[in-house]
Amino acid sequence: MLLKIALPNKGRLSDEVRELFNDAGLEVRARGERALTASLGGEFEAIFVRAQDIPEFVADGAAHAGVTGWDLVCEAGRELDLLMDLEFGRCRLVVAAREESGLASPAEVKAGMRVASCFPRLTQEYFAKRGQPVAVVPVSGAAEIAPHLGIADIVVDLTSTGSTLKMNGLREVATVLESSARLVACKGNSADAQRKLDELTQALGSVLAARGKRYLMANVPREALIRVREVLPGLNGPTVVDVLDGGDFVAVHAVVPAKTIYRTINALKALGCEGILVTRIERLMA
Ligand SMILES: Nc1ncnc2c1ncn2[C@@H]1O[C@H](COP(=O)(O)OP(=O)(O)OP(=O)(O)O)[C@@H](O)[C@H]1O
Ligand SMILES: O=P(O)(O)OC[C@H]1O[C@H](OP(=O)(O)OP(=O)(O)O)[C@H](O)[C@@H]1O
Ligand SMILES: [Mg+2]
Repeated sequence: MLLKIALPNKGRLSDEVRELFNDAGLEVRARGERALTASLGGEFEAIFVRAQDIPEFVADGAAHAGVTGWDLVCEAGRELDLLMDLEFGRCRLVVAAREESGLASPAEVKAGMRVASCFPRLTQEYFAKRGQPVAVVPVSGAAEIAPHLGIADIVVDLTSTGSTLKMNGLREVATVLESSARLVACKGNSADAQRKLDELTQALGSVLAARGKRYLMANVPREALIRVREVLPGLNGPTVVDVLDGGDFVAVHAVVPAKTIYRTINALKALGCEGILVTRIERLMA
């Protein structure tokens, strides 16, 4: 039996989800742009639904697992197994007020204030926990406009770059929740389904781990090896390989952080290394 994985059909997360599954060797083979299901190869089948619906579908067992925003999982309030953080779709759910309102902290929110949000449950819960009962105005999008229309005093909405809040003359005053895309699973999955989902988690994890790393090769003067070791710790220390007719040079291979590759290359050059080559890694399993 194929395991059903619910994926966002459009919106902020859909392209990156597809890219991640493709990179893990689970190519999304849709029959057409508007297809609602697609083979993922292997033991999985994708079903394409709205990101908001995914927590419910997975909790109800209509899909064995799904990828959606953590904000939507929390808003749904359903019991789900969190399998992994996929590290994209990073955003925050924040409380924001009009610049001119002078409101600078959530403590200044008065009882009974109207709060527009696409996240009524999380909004209610946040203010209730703080002992500030508010009137939530549920909206299904573009919450940022609500204070200007006079239908709310403040908003609770998602932000990443902050440009939408700024463009709408709003100031962030508190963070309700930090979010990113997550792989979640149904609590009632069989042992066999769980085993397959473990393999899926490992495959996706190996792609994410590889994204932050590069494979570096360099010809290193033998006498510089000790110092090169400090520059290139690799996973378990660098691999050192003899070079045919290499004279005083040996080849060194290592997995290095992508972020510091510029500095690493300069450090190797300073140690007399030659023939430096850096490549991307597709999968990395520790
Ligand atoms: N600005 C953002 N930056 C990063 N991630 C975001 C941002 N906005 C939303 N997300 C993430 O993407 C998820 C889905 O948002 P998206 O905008 O695709 O759906 P929607 O607009 O709420 O729904 P729909 O387009 O189906 O009406 C959000 O729940 C959140 O996890
Ligand atoms: O901080 P920023 O980078 O400006 O991002 C914030 C905006 O992104 C999301 O909307 P989206 O663009 O997904 O449009 P939507 O309202 O159609 O969901 C969110 O609802 C904010 O409006
Ligand atoms: Mg959106």
